[in-house]
Amino acid sequence: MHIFLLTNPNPNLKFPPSLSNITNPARSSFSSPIIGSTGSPLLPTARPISPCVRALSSEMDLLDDRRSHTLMEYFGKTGADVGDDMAILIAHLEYACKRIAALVASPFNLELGRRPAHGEVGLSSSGRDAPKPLDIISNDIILSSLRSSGKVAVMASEEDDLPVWITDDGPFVVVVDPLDGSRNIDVSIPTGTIFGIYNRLEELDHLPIEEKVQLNALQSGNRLVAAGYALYSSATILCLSFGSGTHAFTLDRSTGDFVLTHPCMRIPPRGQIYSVNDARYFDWPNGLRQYIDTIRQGKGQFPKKYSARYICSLVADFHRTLIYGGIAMNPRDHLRLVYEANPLSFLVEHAGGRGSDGKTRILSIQPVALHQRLPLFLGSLDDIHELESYDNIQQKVNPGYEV
Ligand SMILES: O=P(O)(O)OC[C@H]1O[C@](O)(COP(=O)(O)O)[C@@H](O)[C@@H]1O
Repeated sequence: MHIFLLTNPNPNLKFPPSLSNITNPARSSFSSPIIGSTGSPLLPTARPISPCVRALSSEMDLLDDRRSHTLMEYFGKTGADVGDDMAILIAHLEYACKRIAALVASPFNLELGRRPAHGEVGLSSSGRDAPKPLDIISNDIILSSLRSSGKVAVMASEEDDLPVWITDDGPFVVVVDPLDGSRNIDVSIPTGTIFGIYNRLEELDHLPIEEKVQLNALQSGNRLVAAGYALYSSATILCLSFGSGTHAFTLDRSTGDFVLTHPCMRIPPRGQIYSVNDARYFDWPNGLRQYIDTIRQGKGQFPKKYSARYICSLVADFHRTLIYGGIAMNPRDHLRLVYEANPLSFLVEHAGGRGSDGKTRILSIQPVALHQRLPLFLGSLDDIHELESYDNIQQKVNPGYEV
């Protein structure tokens, strides 16, 4: 078994950065000897920017010079004032996502995407799915980045039964699904990393570690201070919100920088796309069937026939929904409140949309178990409100499906 690209490609370079070189921590990791580390001659500094940018003021003033801006530049000057601790944490997460992006795209890691022939199958005692080697390696990459950030007290991962206590004085708690959609990895369908960031609950510092890790990780989505996802697709996208707008950055593979490409994203109030695994139609409750039948025929509140798109990779389905509008849904108890539903709801709400379990706003649900699963509906405000008006949309029949 070959495992390539798990280590820093250039061992002389220290990653991720300390605050002193945070201006552009990742540039040199991807610099090529031909292009050099200060930028690519193939890429002019003046790039086209979205027309919406011109309408943005204050926070987006940094775009006025029509230069592309990296994530770290965005944290500086006129960009998001997230504080040094958060900037350092994001720099480490950014680096972890780049490592995972390289890992999932590597021709030498194909067998890591397969389930072990004699390994764990089905669900673990905590209700987690059996992981693939790539899930475990991605988890290790994230953990090692969070450890070296020095900024994280607790990491709770979809891949671990229990949260990990990292450092006593880390100001943050990170919840993460390291590699969502890994069931698709054999066939090169997009995958993603989802994360949410909370403040450490200092009032719990006196408790034994076993108690405070759980309680810190079980904070309600209302308390998120930041969230994000990385999409590993034809482009690698890092989408972030710190509570004022949702912004997406695209990886420039020639320099290793995430460049701000989608500032202040706004999900359209209506889309014309629904995204669901509709092979489950006959296990759906009546309300959900009626809703889908209605919008397919163009007989809903929005008098257009909706189209279906379903990649079966949550980050990819969510990313499309954020940009085009509509609804991405999984109506059965399958996706996790802590690692998936809360961070994505935070991102969609800060883009003007809504995250719902079909009845209740996701961010207001108090988690009671780390690996708690629930129905999830994410998308355009008007579409979600229309869907919620159908009483019975949560799929309670959940036999578990083979594929
Ligand atoms: O089987 P379903 O109900 O279509 O669920 C598919 C969903 O499950 C996921 O694959 C996540 O589940 P896993 O963590 O088991 O991969 C999502 O990416 C996808 O949206």
